[in-house]
Amino acid sequence: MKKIGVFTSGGDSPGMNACLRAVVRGALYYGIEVYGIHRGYRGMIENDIHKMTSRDVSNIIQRGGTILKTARSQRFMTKEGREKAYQNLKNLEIDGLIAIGGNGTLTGMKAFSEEHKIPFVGAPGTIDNDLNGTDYTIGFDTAINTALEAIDKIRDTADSLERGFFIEVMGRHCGDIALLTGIGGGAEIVMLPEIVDDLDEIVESITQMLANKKTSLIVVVAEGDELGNAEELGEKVKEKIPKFKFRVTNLGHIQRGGSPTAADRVLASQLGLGAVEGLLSGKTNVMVGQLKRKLVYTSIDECLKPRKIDNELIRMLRILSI
Ligand SMILES: Nc1ncnc2c1ncn2[C@@H]1O[C@H](COP(=O)(O)OP(=O)(O)OP(=O)(O)O)[C@@H](O)[C@H]1O
Ligand SMILES: O=P(O)(O)OC[C@H]1O[C@](O)(CO)[C@@H](O)[C@@H]1O
Repeated sequence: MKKIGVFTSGGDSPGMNACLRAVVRGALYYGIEVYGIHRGYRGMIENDIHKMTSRDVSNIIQRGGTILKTARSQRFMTKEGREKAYQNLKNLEIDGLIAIGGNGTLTGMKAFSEEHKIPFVGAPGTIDNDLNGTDYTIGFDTAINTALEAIDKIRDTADSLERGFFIEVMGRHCGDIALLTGIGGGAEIVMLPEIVDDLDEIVESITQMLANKKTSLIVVVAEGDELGNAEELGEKVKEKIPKFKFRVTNLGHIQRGGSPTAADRVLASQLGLGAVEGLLSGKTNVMVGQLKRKLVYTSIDECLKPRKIDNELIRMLRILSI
């Protein structure tokens, strides 16, 4: 292998830059040329591909977002788009790829590699923590700490004005952000896409908590909860418990930005170098991850299977919120 391409794709996540830095410097260390593909699959199709030096990744380890930019590309979902992308890589003689992104990005690489024989290793760059094959994805730790800081602030108002808050966090299909921020923020209830909730039971437990002299409460709602988003849920609960004041806050994209935490910078650096070393040792169609502090490579098919929620954490939250 002589030339590899690297790109960031899907939503940005804090730590993508740290991962990119590790990929570029790791590859250069082994004497491999590195090409940065701008705006993910879009740049691969539009031939927005540039050779990188070690200096291109100076002073980025602490920066949120991604210097390569990122995008969601409809065209890559088509065979024609993927063919164009392949021709561009072929013209540059790129013979290996490192994809930093979430489950959509890895799904895209799976489709690509079924049609074009180019070795690749994925690195889990997403705040969602929705991939198997790694305990944590790059960006998740920063995202939950950002959300937690916001929840702590909202709690001040909830406490002073004696209100309930429905706080929406990100996670279309995965409730990990909601679960961990719920635990860390001392939430009374978390609502996750993986758990089928019953509105009457939620109303009943809130009523019980108020009877139990709670004067404020926090409900953390994952955006993909099957009963609806925080706005919809808040409206339904307000109707059923009119004597208590509820407010709704959607934390939105602040969760995706900002300087990565120490944990994310270290994880991103390990996985970036691990991706390069995996690719050079002949691994392909795998994602590099970390399980119980060990670097591991897991097949893309396995990584894309639905991730199970930690029921033990849910049990704990319920006990501790009475
Ligand atoms: N089935 C597919 N076939 C081909 N390409 C795909 C497929 N699914 C996703 N992709 C490509 O991967 C890109 C990124 O996927 P997506 O927008 O779902 O983000 P992601 O990688 O899951 O990141 P995040 O977790 O931050 O949302 C898509 O815009 C598309 O170009
Ligand atoms: O930036 P967009 O396209 O609104 O994406 C939002 C989605 O991206 C994610 O944040 C992942 O990056 C999801 O949790 C969320 O649903």
